[in-house]
Order: sequence, then C-alpha cells, then structure tokens
Amino acid sequence: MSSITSPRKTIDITRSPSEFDIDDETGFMPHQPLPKLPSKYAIWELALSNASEALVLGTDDGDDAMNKRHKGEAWRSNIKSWLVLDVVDLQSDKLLLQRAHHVLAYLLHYFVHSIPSEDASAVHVPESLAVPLVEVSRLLGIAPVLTYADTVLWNWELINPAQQLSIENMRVLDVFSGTDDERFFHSVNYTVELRGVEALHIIDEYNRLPNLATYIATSKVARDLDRLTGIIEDISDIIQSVQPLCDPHVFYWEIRPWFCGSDASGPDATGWIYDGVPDCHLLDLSGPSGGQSALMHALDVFLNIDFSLREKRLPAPSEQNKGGDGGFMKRMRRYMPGQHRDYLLHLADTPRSVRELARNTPSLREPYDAAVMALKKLRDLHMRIVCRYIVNMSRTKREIPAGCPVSAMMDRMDRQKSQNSDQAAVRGTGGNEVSRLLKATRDATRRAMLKDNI
Ligand code: HEM
Repeated sequence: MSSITSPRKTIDITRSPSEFDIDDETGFMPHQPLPKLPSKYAIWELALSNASEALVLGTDDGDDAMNKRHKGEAWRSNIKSWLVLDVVDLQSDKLLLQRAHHVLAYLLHYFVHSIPSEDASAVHVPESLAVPLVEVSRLLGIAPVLTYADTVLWNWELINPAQQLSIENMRVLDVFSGTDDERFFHSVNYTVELRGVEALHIIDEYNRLPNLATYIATSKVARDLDRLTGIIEDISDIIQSVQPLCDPHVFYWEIRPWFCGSDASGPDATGWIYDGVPDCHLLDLSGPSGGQSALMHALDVFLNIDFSLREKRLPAPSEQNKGGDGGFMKRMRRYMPGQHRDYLLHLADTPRSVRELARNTPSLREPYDAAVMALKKLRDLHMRIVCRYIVNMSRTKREIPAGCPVSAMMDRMDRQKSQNSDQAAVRGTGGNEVSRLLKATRDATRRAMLKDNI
C-alpha cells in the first residue's frame, strides 16, 4: 500500500472548519451581517456614514469635486481632533472587532485618498485612526489596512432581515464612489465566496475519509473532483458576470484609486506614516485584492498548486515566470483574518495530498486534471478581465467636463502622463507588476496537471 493511501494518514480530524471561523453555510463570511459598534464608538460609525457624501478623490479636480473640497477638509480635521479610543470594550467579541476593522479601514482609505493630490507630501494617518486600527488588527491577526475581508466578507447586509440569507436578499454596505458599479464589483466577490462553500465541504469530507484505499473511497473522490470542477466553472461564470454591470472606466478611475495601499506606486514610494504607532514602516499596508480570498487559496492548497516553484513540474517555467509569483500569494495571507490563515496552514499540513492520490490511482487522474484545468481556465479568464479593467484603462484618461476652464491644461498633463505610463509596468496590490504575476499564477496552476508529469 502506498503511503498516500495509508488509513492512518488523515488530517487531524478533531479540528473542524468551524474552529477556524468558517461557517457551514457562509464559509469565510460571517453567518449574519456584522452588528454596529457600541455607543462608545459612535463617532467612528458616524464619520463613516457621512464620508461618501463629504469626500471625493484627492485626484479629482472636476468642478463638483473642487466645490466639495471644504467638506473633506472639515471631515479630516474632525478625525484629527478625536481622542484615541481604546478597544477594550470590543476585544471579547470577534464580530465587533471585525466591524471595528471594517469601519476604521474604510475611514483610513477615505482619509488618505481624499487629501488633495497637490497637498500629498508624506501621508500622516492620525493617531485617532492608526492606533485603534493597529490594535484591532493585532487582535484579529489581520493587516491594519483595507482588506478583502473589509470590502467583501464583512461588507454586506440583508435587504429583509426577517428572511433567510441568500444572494437575492443581500446588498453591499459601503462603497467609496457611491456608484452601483462598485456595489456590483463587491457583490460578485461575495457571490464567489458563497458558491465556494460547497468546495470547502468537499475538501473537509476528503480529509475525513477513513480509508482512501477502498473502491468506495476512490469513487467518492472521483465524484467530488467532478463536483469541484463544476464549482470552479461556476466561479468563472460569476467572475465573468462582472462585465456588464461594472464599467471598466468607472472601475479604473473612480473605484480602484480608493483601494490603493501605501505601496501602490511601487516599492520605492513613500509609505504612509501611522502616527502614534512605533515601527510603522514594518506594517503590511498594501490594499485589498482578490488574492486575499481564503477560498481561492483553499482551492490552490487542495489541488496542490505550487506558486513558489518548489517542486519540479512540467512544462518548465518560462524565462518570464521563473521567479514564480514572487511570494505574492504567501504575502496576501497576511491580509486574511488570522483564523482563516491558520485554516490554510492546517490544510497544507495534510499528509494525504489529492494530487498524490490521483497520481497513484489511474481512475482519478482525469478528474483531478479536469479540476486543475478548470482553475487554469478561471485564471485565463481573470487575466482577460484584468486586461480590460486595468491594463487597457491605464492608457485612457479621466473625462473632464467639456468647457471646463482647466481642461486644456489637464489634457496636456494627461497626455504626458499616458506617454510615461506606456513605459511603466501596470501595478497591482503591493505595487507588483500585474501581468507578470497573473501569468505566473496561471502557469503554476497548469503545471499541476498530471498528464505531463507522470
Ligand atoms: C473586475 C474584476 C476584477 C479585477 C479588475 C481584478 C483585478 C486583479 C488584479 C489586478 C490582481 C493582481 C494582484 C493584485 O493586484 O491584487 C488580481 C489578483 C487576484 N484576483 Fe482579481 N480581479 C477581479 C475580480 C476577481 C474576482 C471576482 C476574484 C474572486 C475571488 C478574484 C480573485 C483574484 C485572485 C485569487 C488573485 C490572485 C492572483 C491569482 O490567483 O491568479 N478577482 N485581481
């Protein structure tokens, strides 16, 4: 009997997904919308509810935005004047800590990105935001910045609280741009998360099979791999559905700038300074990314995708993707809630890799390869979307109302900017080069297929 089929080699089944804050029905999302913060923290909640009305992007110099700038000034001054609140009243309740992270991280990005660009010397985040955000993040084991958890996992409410949770009965809570495009963008992500819950069950059931060496077990694994392929294909369709309702131009110019983190312009950019936080240059301050979805990581771990090219697999890496993903996926885990990160470590610890099982069991090779191929196709599709929403849009310019007195000057500046950006790499979360990264993750996925590796 090969070691992979040994009955003793099971994951520690005493640890169920619920121990890692994974819900049976909603997966990595909480079972219910998060509660509002207690009255002691009402100023945080109030500032968030006023933010979208008061604030515009600091890079926006259209007439409407210029007329609103004084409101933004007042909103930011108010935050600077706050006392630094301690978070002791929150620390025993995880849902309140999550809500506090969501509120403070949104306030942080509103604060930083509404500063008029001509004033943008070093960005100082006031103590009243920085200190509690860092403390709450420490308690949750998550980065002290806007993350995928804030924009997706914790960013929804029920339309009718008396009815059950379903996609139709959910809506997005907070959007920076006030556009339906942004709402739709986040709702696509939480639809992916909910569709993925079945995959988490498949993974859990696989790890609980008492003995993989039986015909019954092998048949179940084959069926479940087929189901997994169907789930990954559905996730691709959901990602694809972003296209008609989230306009690429709106996404690139009105939504995405709010998400940028401290290092969005590349590793040499001046980072944000968190006042009152010692050694703040050591904090993880890239913005949110789909790369922080623990669901997507769980699929990768289960199927044994090797992003760091530790294993010798074929086809051999091209010159361009020799460096693998440059540690991106590993880094993105630091932006997940700590318990979800622990779950991924726990999964990776299993001594019964499904890839090894399929390698040693001819009837499982095709179903395994089909699941990997579906994930590779998902990444192909995702790359096309990124190309449409980011790479192509980086060559466009923000529209300026016709007849605006400064439009001629802006046109000139934009022309210069786009000439420069033709030469510069398009950057994503953490200032990484987007195209190179996505090709590396797509090719690493393809390399897991057994058909070329037996
Ligand atoms: C308009 C839609 C989307 C755009 C423009 C977009 C953009 C990007 C970009 C630029 C990256 C590169 C890394 C980074 O900068 O963060 C990325 C990575 C990633 N995105 Fe998306 N994304 C979109 C939708 C989604 C959706 C719906 C998911 C599903 C959860 C997703 C999952 C991922 C994952 C897992 C990565 C890490 C790289 C990889 O696994 O290949 N994205 N995305």
